[in-house]
Amino acid sequence: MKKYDYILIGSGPAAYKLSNLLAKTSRKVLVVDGDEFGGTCPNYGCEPKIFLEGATRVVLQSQQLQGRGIEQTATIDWQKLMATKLERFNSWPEETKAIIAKSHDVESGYAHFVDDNTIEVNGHQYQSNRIVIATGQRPHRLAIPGDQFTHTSRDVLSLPHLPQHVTFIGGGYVAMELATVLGAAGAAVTIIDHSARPLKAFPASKVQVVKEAMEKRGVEFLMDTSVQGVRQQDEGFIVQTDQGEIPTDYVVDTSGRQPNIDRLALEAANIDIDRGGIIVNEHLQTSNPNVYAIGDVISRPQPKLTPVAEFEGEYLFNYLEEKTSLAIKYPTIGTAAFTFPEIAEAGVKEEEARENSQYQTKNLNLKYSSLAAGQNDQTGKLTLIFEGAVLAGVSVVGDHAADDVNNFLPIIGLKVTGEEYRQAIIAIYPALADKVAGGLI
Ligand SMILES: Cc1cc2nc3c(=O)[nH]c(=O)nc-3n(C[C@H](O)[C@H](O)[C@H](O)COP(=O)(O)OP(=O)(O)OC[C@H]3O[C@@H](n4cnc5c(N)ncnc54)[C@H](O)[C@@H]3O)c2cc1C
Ligand SMILES: NC(=O)c1ccc[n+]([C@@H]2O[C@H](COP(=O)([O-])OP(=O)(O)OC[C@H]3O[C@@H](n4cnc5c(N)ncnc54)[C@H](O)[C@@H]3O)[C@@H](O)[C@H]2O)c1
Repeated sequence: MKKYDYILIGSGPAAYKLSNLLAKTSRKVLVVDGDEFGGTCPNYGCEPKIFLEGATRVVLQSQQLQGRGIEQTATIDWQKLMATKLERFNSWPEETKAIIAKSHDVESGYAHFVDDNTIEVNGHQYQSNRIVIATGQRPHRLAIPGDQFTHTSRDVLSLPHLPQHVTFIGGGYVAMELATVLGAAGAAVTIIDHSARPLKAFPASKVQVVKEAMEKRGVEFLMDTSVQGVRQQDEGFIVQTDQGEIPTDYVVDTSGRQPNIDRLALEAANIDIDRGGIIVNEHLQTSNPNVYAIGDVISRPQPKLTPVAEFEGEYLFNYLEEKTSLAIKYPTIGTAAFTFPEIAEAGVKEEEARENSQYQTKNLNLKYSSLAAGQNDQTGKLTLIFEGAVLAGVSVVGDHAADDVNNFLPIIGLKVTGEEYRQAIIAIYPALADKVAGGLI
């Protein structure tokens, strides 16, 4: 049986980061993936999503400026857009695998545990005292009658033809972003959610701004609505809900994501789990001392995002290579939904600040800036949450909310006061970063 210093199960952002760092050492490493090397983010997640968002933004901005000097709005040719997407992304899994293979052994196939420190892939067994599970998450599939007719975000990101009408079941990040893309490309869109509002992770008042902007563009929201099933009819499908029937051409199950743990035979290695995924301690070690877990597959309160997965990969490298013995400590994490307008936040949340007198909140309207006025962005709202003189949280809705929040992150993360910031930095004017200094006055 082959023995390794490290075995990494998965090759997404978490494992890829760790494998890159291990490539600089003389460690003997095996990297295993059962699907496309590189994982969700570059192949069927963030990257193709943001690539499509590039064309989406041009369409929606041109619509927003119609009658204000822009007379012809842009339109999307979906098949051509998809062809350019394939041209960019098709070769990535093989290229990623080849990059990893320059430094490590690689194996294409699904891994499962045989005992405490042994895994099996394609009938071959491998042993290590440092096995790292980085198997990520996959779309949750609702068990409803007609679930065989539903699709996933992965299907949408490679959709060959644009359907006339698309229905999303679930109104979280994935649905809201993909609905923005498909809507801009010309599809009619309905979003159904069994709760009262979409994008529950973000502040209600700012989500309302995004929802209203999408409704104005024709997106239909059915909130507090339960889906009972999907049935096929002559042309297309019927989504059956407790509020009535919705005829549609394409149904996407966006009801959430679930950890990829079922193929791993975790019981053979005594690895504990809960509803959120694999349970780890403050060193990302599982209940089995030979096994660690990083990335989306672990059960933790932090959001499941690419930079968080990479941060854990880097932490684990430093811990196992004895560069630190400290517990993992997560820094300030920024998060955004790439809708139009976008919504983004970091640090202390608006709801928490409202309930806690140690925080002071400042609200600013961004639509008066020439930058927003020139783009006819009427939606911009910025909320800053201070703890004394220090910025503790930020949330933004507006066409550039993700960049806006990124501009505030160093101030929150490094605990810089407004006065210190103004003494140290003169930002480029009148660009996005200028809002930072303005907000801190
Ligand atoms: C549509 C969409 C859009 C997103 N947009 C963003 C965004 O804008 N910004 C952001 O930060 N995050 C975004 N995310 C989340 C981001 O993709 C994940 O947080 C990130 O990919 C997690 O990395 P990971 O390495 O933990 O897991 P993954 O990237 O999921 O990789 C896990 C890998 O493990 C493999 N695997 C699973 N089981 C086994 C097994 N038994 N044996 C071998 N291999 C196995 C899988 O095939 C996969 O390749 C998005 C996700 C989706 C779905
Ligand atoms: N821009 C980004 O950073 C980005 C983009 C996409 C995904 N992600 C990551 O992926 C994670 C998962 O996103 P997601 O959108 O798949 O899940 P989510 O948890 O954000 O949203 C799922 C939605 O489905 C609804 N739902 C669940 N069951 C339902 C049912 N039976 N009927 C109707 N509605 C139902 C929920 O109420 C919720 O609103 C995010 O939390 C995030 O970590 C990040």
